[in-house]
Amino acid sequence: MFLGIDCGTQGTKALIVDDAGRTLGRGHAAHDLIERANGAREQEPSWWVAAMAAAVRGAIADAGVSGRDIVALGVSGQQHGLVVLDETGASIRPAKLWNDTETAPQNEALIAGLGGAAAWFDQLGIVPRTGYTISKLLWLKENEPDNFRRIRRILLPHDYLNYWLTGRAVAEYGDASGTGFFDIRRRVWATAPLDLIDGGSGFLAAALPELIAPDAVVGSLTAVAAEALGLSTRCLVSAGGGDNMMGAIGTGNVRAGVVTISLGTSATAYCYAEEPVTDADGWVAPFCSSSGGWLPLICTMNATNVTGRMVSAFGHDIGFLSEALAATLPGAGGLTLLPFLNGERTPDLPTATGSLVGLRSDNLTQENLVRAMVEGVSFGVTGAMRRILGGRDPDRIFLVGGGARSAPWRQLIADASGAEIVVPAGEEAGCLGGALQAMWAARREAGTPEPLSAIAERSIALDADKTMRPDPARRAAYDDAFGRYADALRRIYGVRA
Ligand SMILES: Nc1ncnc2c1ncn2[C@@H]1O[C@H](COP(=O)(O)OP(=O)(O)O)[C@@H](O)[C@H]1O
Ligand SMILES: O=C(CO)[C@@H](O)[C@H](O)COP(=O)(O)O
Repeated sequence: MFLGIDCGTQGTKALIVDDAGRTLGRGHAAHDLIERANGAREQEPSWWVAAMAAAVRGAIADAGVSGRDIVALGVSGQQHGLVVLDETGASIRPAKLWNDTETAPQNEALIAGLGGAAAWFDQLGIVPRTGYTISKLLWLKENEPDNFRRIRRILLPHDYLNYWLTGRAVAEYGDASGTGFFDIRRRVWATAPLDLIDGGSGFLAAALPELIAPDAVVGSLTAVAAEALGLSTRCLVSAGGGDNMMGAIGTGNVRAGVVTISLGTSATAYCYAEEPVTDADGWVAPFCSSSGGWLPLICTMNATNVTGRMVSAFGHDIGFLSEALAATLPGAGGLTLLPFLNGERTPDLPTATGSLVGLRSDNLTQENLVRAMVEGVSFGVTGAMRRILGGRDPDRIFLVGGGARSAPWRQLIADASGAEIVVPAGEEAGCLGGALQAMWAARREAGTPEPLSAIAERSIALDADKTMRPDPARRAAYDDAFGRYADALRRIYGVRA
């Protein structure tokens, strides 16, 4: 048996699968979030550890198996968060997260510091957006110099969990490619951006962990970790990766031609590529995959965090989202909502707020407002998706993340994109990706290597009941609603969709 763990923004999930990738059991535990009006979004790394232990124990109980029989595990984690450890290995402060927009001024200063976007692109193959790890380090130096001086180790969320599990601090290419101090073409740390922060003293470079290959084993569980999770100290830990990289593995997106959209706290769209992808406008994040290649990706900061918030502001539980979609027509009666409640990364509007356009006395209903929010979130990702596909429309999309549980939302994405929507059985693609990567690493370690593509091919099944086909009759209404969304974006923010 293999175990996948996914530390998302709202919670940690765990999934146990057998050798054929079939789901045996799942667990879940929610996270708190520190949110401040200035855009700060933070979590204590210790919360992730506690949630991981609860989710894994829940999955073991759900599967009715012995945790001691789990051979290997892989950890998927929200990208870009900054975990800083002191000389004792303790976390210095809460981690600033991928959706923290407080560091927008530091990001701007760093882009200018290296000579502008073109210089970044030349040197690293990537231009940092607010939310990437690098601006959090400059923020720490400027705002908490005592904490900055105590830094001895810099880790991403999933690397921190691997460190907690094994005692070994390492990083792998996929998640590292979202830091802003990694050369995405050559797959090595790039210290020039760190020099801008520490004056070239090498202080920050010395805190970077060793980079390992995606099919490497980090180590096995410490006695403390094995006890906390209910596993054996023989259990191996694979390299893991960013949640999108692991979602890619969990949807078989390890070869060209597969497209995945995740509706989690963020909405993302990504597809595997053999070569690094360039995008002069900077909408596409040209990340590495955690399977060997690259993973060009579009990420918007506002997805189920804002749809869930609107539903609860109206006093309902999440089931109301599907009810509202079912009770309304495409276009939300003429309402258009730009859902940038937490600033936005794609397009690059870190200090933006949400906007509602087209309100009339005949369309002011809770249901239309929820639909307008869901449409705004969906258009942000479906409208930008062509950029990762060289301008093409996909025929089929793997839909994952919490939002994929809503049948009317799946239908909306099918109708608005013109693609067939499929959902992997077991739902939790990030967890499944972790488990499959663990299988890949364990096979290599045992001297019986198997290509990841073959493991994915035989392990990923679709949940046929959740497939949605596009209805051409609704396409025109969505094209019209998207036109209004694009128009609002241009008029309010001067940005072309
Ligand atoms: N049936 C549903 N309909 C719509 N949204 C849902 C449904 N079930 C869950 N969600 C949304 O998914 C969110 C969790 O998504 P998830 O992918 O687990 O987020 P993350 O990985 O960022 O923690 C919930 O907070 C909720 O808003
Ligand atoms: O920043 C990104 C991708 O670049 C986000 O996708 C985070 O990785 C958070 O993921 P979820 O919590 O939405 O799964």
